[in-house]
Parts: sequence; structure tokens; C-alpha cells
Amino acid sequence: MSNIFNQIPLQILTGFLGSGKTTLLNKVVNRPEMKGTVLIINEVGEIPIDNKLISGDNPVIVLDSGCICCTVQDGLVNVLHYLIEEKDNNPEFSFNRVIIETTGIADPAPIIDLIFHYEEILLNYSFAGTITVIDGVNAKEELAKNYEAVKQIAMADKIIISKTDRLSQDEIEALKNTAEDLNQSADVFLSTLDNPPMDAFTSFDIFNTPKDLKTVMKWINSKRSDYKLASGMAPVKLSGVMNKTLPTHSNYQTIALSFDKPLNRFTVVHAFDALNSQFGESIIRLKGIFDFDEGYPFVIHGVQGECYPVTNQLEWEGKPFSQMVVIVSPRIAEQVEHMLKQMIRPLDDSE
Ligand SMILES: Nc1nc2c(ncn2[C@@H]2O[C@H](COP(=O)(O)OP(=O)(O)OP(=O)(O)O)[C@@H](O)[C@H]2O)c(=O)[nH]1
Repeated sequence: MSNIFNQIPLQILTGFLGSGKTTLLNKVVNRPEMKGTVLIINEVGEIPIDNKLISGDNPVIVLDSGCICCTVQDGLVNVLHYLIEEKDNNPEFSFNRVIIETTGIADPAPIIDLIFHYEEILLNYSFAGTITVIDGVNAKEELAKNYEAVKQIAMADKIIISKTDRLSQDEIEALKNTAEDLNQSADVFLSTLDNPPMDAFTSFDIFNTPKDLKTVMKWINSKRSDYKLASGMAPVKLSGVMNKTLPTHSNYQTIALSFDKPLNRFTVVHAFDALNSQFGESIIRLKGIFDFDEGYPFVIHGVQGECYPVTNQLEWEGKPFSQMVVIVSPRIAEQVEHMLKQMIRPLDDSE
């Protein structure tokens, strides 16, 4: 068991769907100063993809049986407990920091609440703050529609504005102002694909609780009426670790597809183009790893109806595969799934 002097710092990394959390983590965790970091990644959808996009030696643990802020709190407690046990009993395992990457639709409040109220976590870990990634390109629309995106910013100790390589100086200033409107106490950092703000991850004082604990507590008990953006979340009752009222998410549906044969690249690109032009921003998030039989995996991302260029230079580990997750509003889910199944064809398709 640990004491106050060797409590492990625990950071939460949050930010709306597609804002750039995994990309940032991938850049950040392989730096020497982050050695010994354990990543706990929570994903929506039955098929976890993000863990396959993180390279390097740091242990990555996936929590994929639901969203960490409502259904997998027990899972998080178990993982944190397991890590301490391993550290105490296995001389070959040590770690000095944990970063929890939430799903893009997570409300950080219940996770922070859990950290502060679960005795075993408090004994061994020290909460080192919430880092929220704001999507530099899509934040305006997201904040107008999604309550989670607003709350993620309001709860932050540090805010990272991503994708600033695609923004003008005026746009960056406007986003800084938005961030400040929602949260005056957080430090704001800027990020590009090549230049992740390391300070946001490395500068914290583990002997202090985050500076705006009061704000955190206010948020934990808050109702939507305080904020005029986006729609509210309906409260639900949970059993398990936290037997209290917690929010559910805005309305999203996840479509997860796997394919066991190499795919025809053009049919995939064509299907995504068709989805984005027909449904636009209702395709909230799309991501996939694809086997086009070219010897290495292709990674395709889409955020709010726009597809991004392939960015990850990965290699296959084991047998090639194709898996994708699409997050959409429920009213179009059936149609989207049908289109994808119709349009995406295997390479050897003779039709
Ligand atoms: N131009 C640019 N693109 C970025 C930047 N950060 C992320 N992206 C792109 O944005 C897309 C989504 O990034 P991810 O890191 O997967 O986003 P995420 O927040 O982990 O997404 P979820 O897992 O859905 O919550 C990818 O295509 C990234 O390459 C950036 O700083 N600049």
C-alpha cells in the first residue's frame, strides 16, 4: 500500500469525440519524461480502436464495456486496484503515473467524484487534474449541440485547443475566449500534430488538490440551467460503486463493423464520402483501421461529417483486420449501417 509520499498521480484526459485525445497521447507518452505512465483508455462501441493507435512501451489498459462516467465505474476501480497490487507484488512492474482517457461523450464529474470518494483510490492515488481537449476545428458546433462538450471544458484544470495548425490567429483567440467564458481557472495550451503541449501533462503538484475543487463540486451538483448551451442530460439511478443520481448522455448510437477479408479501398472511401455528404454533421464520429491488402494498416478518421487524411503510420501486429466504429444520431443509425454494409466490398468481390 502507498502513503502520501508515494501516491501515484492520476490525470483525466477528456474532450469531445474526435477532438484529438488519442493523437495527443500518442505524441506525449513516448517522451522520456512520461516513462512509467499507465494509460487507461475508455471507449464507446463494442470494438476498441484507440488502443491500437497508441504506440510505444507504456502499458495500455482498455475499458470497453461501457462509458466510464456511468456504467464502468467498477471497472475503473478494479483496474486501479489491480495496478497497485501488481506494483506491490511484481518486482518487474512499476509505474509512476496514470492517465485515464475518457470517451468523447464522458461527463468527467462522476469520474472525479469517484476518485475523491473511493477510499482505496484516495490512499494510493493523488488526483492530478483534468485535461480537456477542445477540438479547434469543430468546437463551435459541438458546444452548441452537446452538453458533454460544455461540461468537459467547465471541469478542466487545463485546456488544450487542438488542431491549431488549421486555425487562423483570430479563430484561436475566439476559442480561447470561449474556453474562458466556460472556465476561468484553467490554463489554456495550444496544440498541433507536431507540437503537443508537454507542460499540460507534466506540470502538476500532487500535494495539492486541483485548484478549482469548489468549481468541481459545483459542477458535480450542477443542473443544466446554469449553462445555456446544448441540451440537458436526463438523470438516471445507478447501483454499484456510486448509488446516486448521475447523468446519462445526449442521444448517440454506435455502429461497430468488422470485416474478415481485405477490403476494396475505393468502396470504403466512397462509402464514407456518401455518408458525409448525405448526413453531414449527424455523422458525429467515424474511425476505423482497414486492411486494404497493402502490407500495412490504413487509419481513417472522420469528425462531424468531415474525413481527415490518414495520419497514423502503423504496422500490423498479428493478422490484418478491418474494424470501424461510427457514432451517429439514432434517427439515422439504421440507414447508415445499411449503407455501409451495402457499399463496402471485399477486394476479391466479383459483383
Ligand atoms: N490537423 C490536425 N489534426 C489533428 C490534430 N489532433 C488530432 N487531429 C486529427 O483528428 C482526428 C481525430 O483525432 P483522435 O486523436 O482520434 O481524436 P479522439 O479525441 O481520440 O477521438 P475519440 O476517440 O472519438 O474521442 C484524427 O484524424 C487526427 O489526426 C491536430 O492537432 N491537427
